Amino acid sequence: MKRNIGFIGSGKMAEAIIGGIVSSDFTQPENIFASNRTIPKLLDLQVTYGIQVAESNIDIARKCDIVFLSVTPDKYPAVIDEIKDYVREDVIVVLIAAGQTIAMNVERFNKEELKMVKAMPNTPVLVGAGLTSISFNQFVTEAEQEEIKQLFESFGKAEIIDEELMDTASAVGGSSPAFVYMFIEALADAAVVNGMPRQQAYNIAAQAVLGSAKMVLDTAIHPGKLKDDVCSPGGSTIQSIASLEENGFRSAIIKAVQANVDKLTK
Ligand SMILES: NC(=O)C1=CN([C@@H]2O[C@H](COP(=O)(O)OP(=O)(O)OC[C@H]3O[C@@H](n4cnc5c(N)ncnc54)[C@H](O)[C@@H]3O)[C@@H](O)[C@H]2O)C=CC1
Ligand SMILES: O=C(O)[C@@H]1CCC=N1
Repeated sequence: MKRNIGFIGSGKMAEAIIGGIVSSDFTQPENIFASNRTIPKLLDLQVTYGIQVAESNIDIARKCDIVFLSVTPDKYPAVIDEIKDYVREDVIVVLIAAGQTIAMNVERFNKEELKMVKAMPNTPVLVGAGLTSISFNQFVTEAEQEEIKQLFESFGKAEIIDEELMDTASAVGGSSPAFVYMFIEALADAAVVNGMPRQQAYNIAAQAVLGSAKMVLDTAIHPGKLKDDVCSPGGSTIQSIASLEENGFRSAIIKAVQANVDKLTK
């Protein structure tokens, strides 16, 4: 894989993707270029992952075949305005910003046949356990779609979805790691209340979450049935379940996802 991959905006999510690609055999670090508003962050990335520091956003546009726009959504108009006259004719632009659509950004580039991908990754891509939801416009060829899918699959799973569902995927796949970390933290806090050392509490809570997710994915058994299997009759788990229901656990999660989707769509 000799194509150059560029990142405009090298913050948390770009670093997770760069780390994921470098740990895979998808491409070599010398084929990855990054730009950022501030230089120290880029030098850190260069030292940690061996990638190339670009001179500017325009330098990325000139050199790269696949360009990730990994700045926050509010920066998209200015960044696109800056690079639009310099992108390669055959470039594939990858949007990862929440709430940004292919249609609105093709228009910003003012290039009707621009190849564009909307992707919604999550930070676990850094450890090869990511999930990326992906949509393409009609100008991305089948071979290119396969290449982009392989890129994201090099550090996790990829789901091709209808772009209409992208804001939902953003909440349930992109943001949800934050909710899960809160859950792990809360489990561990409760363990510490009961005298468990902090690090041991994180190890136990995190492995329980990892194993539960693996059960859902590997067995395809309904999550409700898997929950029932943990609840011994008259046992302790069902007491926790009753307490969670009383405190609106499911409803809190559903409302949290809805607040997220509403922020992206309104
Ligand atoms: N953090 C996450 O878990 C996820 C984030 N995303 C998306 O990724 C994008 C970036 O998010 P984060 O990495 O969390 O934010 P961040 O704030 O960590 O990174 C943004 C980076 O862009 C740089 N930047 C700002 N203006 C710039 C410009 N004009 N030119 C070049 N670089 C510039 C900033 O210095 C910063 O390093 C957002 O659009 C977000 O919606 C998508 C999925 C998950
Ligand atoms: O908080 C955000 O806006 C981004 C979108 C998905 C995860 N982080």
